[in-house]
Amino acid sequence: MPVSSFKTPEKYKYQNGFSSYHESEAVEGALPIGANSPQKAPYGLYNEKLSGTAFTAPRHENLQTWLYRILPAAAHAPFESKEANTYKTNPGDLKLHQIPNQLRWDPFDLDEKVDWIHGLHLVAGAGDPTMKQGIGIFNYAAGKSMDSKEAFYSADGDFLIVPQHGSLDIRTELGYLLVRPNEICVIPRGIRYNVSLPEGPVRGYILELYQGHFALPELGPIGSNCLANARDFQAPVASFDEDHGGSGNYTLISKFNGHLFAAAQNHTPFDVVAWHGTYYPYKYDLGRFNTVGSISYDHPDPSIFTVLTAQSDHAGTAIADFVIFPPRWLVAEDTFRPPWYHRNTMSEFMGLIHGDYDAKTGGGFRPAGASLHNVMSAHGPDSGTHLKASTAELKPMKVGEGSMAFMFESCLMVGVTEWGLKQCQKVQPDYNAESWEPLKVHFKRPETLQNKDKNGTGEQRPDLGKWVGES
Ligand SMILES: O=C(O)Cc1cc(O)ccc1O
Ligand SMILES: [Fe+2]
Repeated sequence: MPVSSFKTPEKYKYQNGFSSYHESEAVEGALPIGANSPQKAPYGLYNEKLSGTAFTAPRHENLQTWLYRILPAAAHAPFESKEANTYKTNPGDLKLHQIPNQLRWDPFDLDEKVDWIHGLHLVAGAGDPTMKQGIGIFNYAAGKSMDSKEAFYSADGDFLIVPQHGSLDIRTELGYLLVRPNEICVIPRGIRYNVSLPEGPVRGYILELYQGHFALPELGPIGSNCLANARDFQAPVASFDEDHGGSGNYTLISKFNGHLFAAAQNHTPFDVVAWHGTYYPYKYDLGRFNTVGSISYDHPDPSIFTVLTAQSDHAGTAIADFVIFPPRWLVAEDTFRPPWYHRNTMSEFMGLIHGDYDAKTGGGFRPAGASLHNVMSAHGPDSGTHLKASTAELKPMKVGEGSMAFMFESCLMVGVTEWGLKQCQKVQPDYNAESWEPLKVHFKRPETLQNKDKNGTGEQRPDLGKWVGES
């Protein structure tokens, strides 16, 4: 059931559409007409441009938004370094463990003592935001709302936020987003926001994209609909405060090159009265994903479950794909239905929002936990899943009911941080021993088989006869 069919409080109003040109004014007439930066903007507002791509990016990639605000974003005191010895989240600066081991984490802990900014833990990453290259994979866990007079932004990249527990009330410069488990949101680089926690502690995952932006995947022969439909993405509407009277205690906090910097300002950062453009935060309810799959035989690639993709310069190869495994019907005939055993040139970081992941039935992959199968690290169903799936009667079957697993898949080799490998103390030492080492040998030479029983089921394997209409 889609999460957002439930009634939400009044302040959360949205406009629908992915990659749409949106506009919103909290006061009628605040958007200038027929000009972006008139000599005098309506009602004495300042014009301000926010660019998400180079000015000269081709039209189909160009992302920018015009803001009409009470004071420009530049009106603050100089930034000063904050918590420089402890806050380090640039993977390019950190000692990363580049190891071929398959890794799996027990559920990450909740942490009631910290706010959003301090609840971010870099688990793994690749590249460096100073070069605008790569990704950061975070776990977050927080129990305190940010101070209402603080606004945070990341200069490093776009945040794709995947809540696992608790709701995030995100007040952005462009308006409010309420984001709950089974929903996701994207906060693009530079957008200022405050996170409060209306229902207590929160936990989840973040992929920070240091290069480019997320887009909907191409649909190829699927056609013009399916997967995530553009109209189900929701952007906020303009909403502003009027505290610009010099109370002097607002703080702007920047994550810049993985470090924190703070600057004071004497007026609210949430003073955007109207905006229009293509560069904005948005949310999406994963329950609305229109899943497609095999209706004949064989297990297709998981790319059919891509919600959002950030392509590299090489078409079809993603810096990051966000892929989900929603509840769905499996009907494929004469098919080993779980994922095949495989080694992938891409790295695969997986998380679980709720329920069980149908490819791992051994109980070790749990909600709020994670796994990493790095470049060419072999993986696939655990031995129990293999046994069940290779002997199951292949009736139509619903899998993943009440469940939502996801994957951040990247063409980059991701290194694991000290926090991810050691400090968090969640890495499971027995992942291989529990999953694949127990796999049994079933191989039999043909001369030892009776009745040409090649697949060990007691039946003669039909080979391709039934597909070519063998009489
Ligand atoms: O490894 C995994 O569990 C993710 C995955 C799922 C799938 O259906 C096919 C390939 C793949 O990597
Ligand atoms: Fe995989």
